[in-house]
Amino acid sequence: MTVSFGERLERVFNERGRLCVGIDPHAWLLRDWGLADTAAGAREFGLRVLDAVDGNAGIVKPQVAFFERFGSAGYAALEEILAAARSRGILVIADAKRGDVGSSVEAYGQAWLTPGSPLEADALTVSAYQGVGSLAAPSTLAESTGKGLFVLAATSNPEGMALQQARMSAGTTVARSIVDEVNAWNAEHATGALGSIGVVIGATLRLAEFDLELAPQPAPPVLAPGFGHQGAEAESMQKIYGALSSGVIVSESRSVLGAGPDGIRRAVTTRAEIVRQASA
Ligand SMILES: O=C(O)c1cc(=O)[nH]c(=O)n1[C@@H]1O[C@H](COP(=O)(O)O)[C@@H](O)[C@H]1O
Repeated sequence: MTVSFGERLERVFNERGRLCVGIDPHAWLLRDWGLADTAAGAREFGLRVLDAVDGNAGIVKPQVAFFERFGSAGYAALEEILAAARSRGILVIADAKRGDVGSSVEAYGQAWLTPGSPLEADALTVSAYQGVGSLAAPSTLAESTGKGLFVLAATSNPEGMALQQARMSAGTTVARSIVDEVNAWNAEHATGALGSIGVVIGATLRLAEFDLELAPQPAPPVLAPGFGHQGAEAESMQKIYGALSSGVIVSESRSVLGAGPDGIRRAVTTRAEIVRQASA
């Protein structure tokens, strides 16, 4: 029987903690690391980040755009990094933020969530701007292959607030209605305490402003960017997320990657320990 993404994530939380290290090869980071701003540089960067994460944390999140910059060569580099991470037992969230009408988003799901696909990851970030219902095909695929999705609900950037806090005709915020639909899906499909369809809720936000003070069962995995460089402190994780904390993945990119090639392993160890204490 397929082990669900929610169950796999719970195992990672217990064995390796909740820190997720972003693999975001910004041009300036490549320069600081002494690497070329090319696909080969991005590949080397990603593989070195994996060396630093191995045995130290359990989850990585490559941001696809930083590889897409280099076209097909960038995608080849990304494929190698995805495969290397998965072969080391590191859970991979592909941060591609895909979304479209159902018949097209189905193909995105096939690209990122099909076992054996060149771009196979463990989970994919997706956008619900075309309605949570448009994500039915990748959600069904994820359930059948033990993969996950993270649906953008309340994002860490200030520009998203007006749209995501807006009230729908039923009176709920847009963000809340997305989370409610994800919770309804998980209630129907989840086999453990965590569902396989997650949400993205930024750590820089006040959840009450989005009507997101919730305690759903099963809990959704919550991809939580905004810690570190964007200002939120991992020490405050439980305070920020309240009853949603049980599913939170603490995601940090620049605050860890900025330590450079010589300091990154130590930076991952330190951040992972802080996150472990914050989630206890
Ligand atoms: O889905 C994401 O990961 C994401 C959602 C969001 O609301 N805000 C956000 O910053 N992100 C991503 O999380 C990472 C944050 O990077 P740092 O600010 O360097 O930690 C980037 O890869 C963003 O694309």
